[in-house]
Amino acid sequence: MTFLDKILTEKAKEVAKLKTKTIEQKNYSPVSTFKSRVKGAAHMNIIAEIKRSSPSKGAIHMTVDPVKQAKQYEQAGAAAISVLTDEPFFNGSMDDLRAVREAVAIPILCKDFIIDPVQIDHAKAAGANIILLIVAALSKEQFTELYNYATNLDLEVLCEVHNEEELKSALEVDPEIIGINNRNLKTFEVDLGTTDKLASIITKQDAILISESGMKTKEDVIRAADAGANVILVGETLMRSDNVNETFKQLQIPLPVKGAK
Ligand SMILES: O=P(O)(O)OC[C@@H](O)[C@@H](O)c1c[nH]c2ccccc12
Repeated sequence: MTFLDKILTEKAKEVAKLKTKTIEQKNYSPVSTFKSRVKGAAHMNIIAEIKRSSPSKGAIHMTVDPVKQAKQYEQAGAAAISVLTDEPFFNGSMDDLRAVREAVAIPILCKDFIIDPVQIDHAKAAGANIILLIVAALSKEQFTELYNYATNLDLEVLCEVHNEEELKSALEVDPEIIGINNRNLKTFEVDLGTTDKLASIITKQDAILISESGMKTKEDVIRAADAGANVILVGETLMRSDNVNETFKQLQIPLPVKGAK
């Protein structure tokens, strides 16, 4: 059984519980879309993540105040904030997301293992603007159903892939936002070459291409940009940084002008 299987077994239990809960829908002030924030940006866009711990790294920053952290990310120029809401494996929560929603005016990505529409309802009610769909965690039918469900609710969808087969499945819905995860969720191995390899297959000109996981240095970001990524998703490096502004400055490299290559 891979770790991903373990997580998905837990998620199925969580979904059963969520279905018994009533959803409190609050009205939040509208925020600009993630797409509009990153299109045409001259510098690498950053989705900055709130991540206390992970199954592969253990504790990263257990005592973090998500609101303070999110405000720092916003001030430093984040394109969006990713909030891990999974509790059993990442020590996050939907309460974290709600708290961050009250504190910032930029898009929020609900980072979880979504397998059922009810999770999308809860994410939306908590104030999320973007949801994650992990292609490796879903059948084709599930993926398509959840993708349509979320877009009908005016949520943006980050379609996450790790290999060519997953990428091909994802491309079938003609997604606007594609995330290439450099970390294999089954083995936790990180290989920045994953972005190089998969980005070269994507021909869609206006897709938003995100390189996810393992970004530590300016050189890592230059490599992702060279591959064609216009967004990076960064968790650990920002969570461990004692100067978020400085770390942002290092990672926000100028983007190559489109068509120059
Ligand atoms: O902490 P890192 O290596 O910067 O990674 C961030 C993010 O990409 C990672 O948390 C992530 C990417 N896809 C996921 C799916 C589920 C949970 C976590 C993730």
